[in-house]
Amino acid sequence: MEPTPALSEDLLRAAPKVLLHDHLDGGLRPATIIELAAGVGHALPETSAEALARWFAEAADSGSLERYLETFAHTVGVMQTSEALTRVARECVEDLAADGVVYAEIRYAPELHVEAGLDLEDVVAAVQQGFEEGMAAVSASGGRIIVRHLLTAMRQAARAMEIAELAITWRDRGVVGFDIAGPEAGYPPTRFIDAFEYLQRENSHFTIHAGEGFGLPSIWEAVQWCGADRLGHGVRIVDDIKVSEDGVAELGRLASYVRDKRIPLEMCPSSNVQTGAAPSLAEHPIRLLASLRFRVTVNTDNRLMSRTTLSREFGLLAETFGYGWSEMEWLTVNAMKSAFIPYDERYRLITETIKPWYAERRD
Ligand SMILES: O=c1[nH]cnc2c1ncn2[C@@H]1O[C@H](CO)[C@@H](O)[C@H]1O
Ligand SMILES: [Zn+2]
Repeated sequence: MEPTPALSEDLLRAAPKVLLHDHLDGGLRPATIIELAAGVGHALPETSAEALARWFAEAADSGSLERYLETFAHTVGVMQTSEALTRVARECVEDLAADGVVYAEIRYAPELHVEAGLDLEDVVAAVQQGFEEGMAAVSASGGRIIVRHLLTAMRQAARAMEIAELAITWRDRGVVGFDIAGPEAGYPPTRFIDAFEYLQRENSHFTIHAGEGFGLPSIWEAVQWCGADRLGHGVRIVDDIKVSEDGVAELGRLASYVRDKRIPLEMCPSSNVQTGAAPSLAEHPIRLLASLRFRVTVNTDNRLMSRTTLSREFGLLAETFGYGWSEMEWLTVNAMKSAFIPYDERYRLITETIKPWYAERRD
């Protein structure tokens, strides 16, 4: 299908957007990595910003989640001091605001940033400092963005309970939820059931990366054993949907449950193609899932590894599936409804920021 001409790059960037799934350590500016690496003597595979940007995108383009994750050694490696974390967090906020993101939940794993002596608290404090500086800089230049943290625990490690407690300690100081990430095959979410039960007892929120590097059993555990509020990716839920030749879709019990309960799917089109979770953009399950009215959202996952932005992801969907402003508005409102901030704040952003902008662009 032809791209909808109304969705120009400039307008896609200007459109208010909401980002629920973006890794702090997957979104550094290549030039910043080079400067930080020089400061701590970290050896990089390339020395110019452009070559390094290309290296990340190519190395991440492996078709395997495990190999994709290896590239993070070069971002996490330069994010080991408070100054580095604050700078990366501040630049993240500025980059997202420049792309028209009005609300973002940014995730990272505190346990990966303690190699040079910081403790878990220091890590969160440094990131919060960067977020505050970033939001202040954006508002000083006439823009607006709200950024909150999600604290991630790594599946291959065993610190989930500590990280869950950290999320609760910081719940009124910028942290709005919890996540688990890392290799999915071989590390089922039920390994951390104590952490999830603790968060539920604390009336907190969490999302779980599931249905990306592994299939339905992982999604089923995340939803039915762990009680995930949202699913990171969740693309493999299509394995529980049969589409007959005449186009009629039949949902299995898990797919029905996910749709009926309006469990948000944090889909990341470019990343899903790079890790092999989706065969191509054209065959990405987002199209089917959106047409079946699952609570689909669009995200970047790792802007550095995918050389992308949220406006670019929407542009790709417009090009590939002919999506226009009405689809983009639906996806954006879905994301805002699914955020972990309180209902009244979500409602205000929908009615005061998102809806009025899209109302001027009905197509
Ligand atoms: O798409 C993904 N699936 C699973 N794990 C991921 C993905 N992207 C990043 N990380 C992992 O999350 C950590 C904290 O941000 C990153 O260091 C990376 O190892
Ligand atoms: Zn992710």
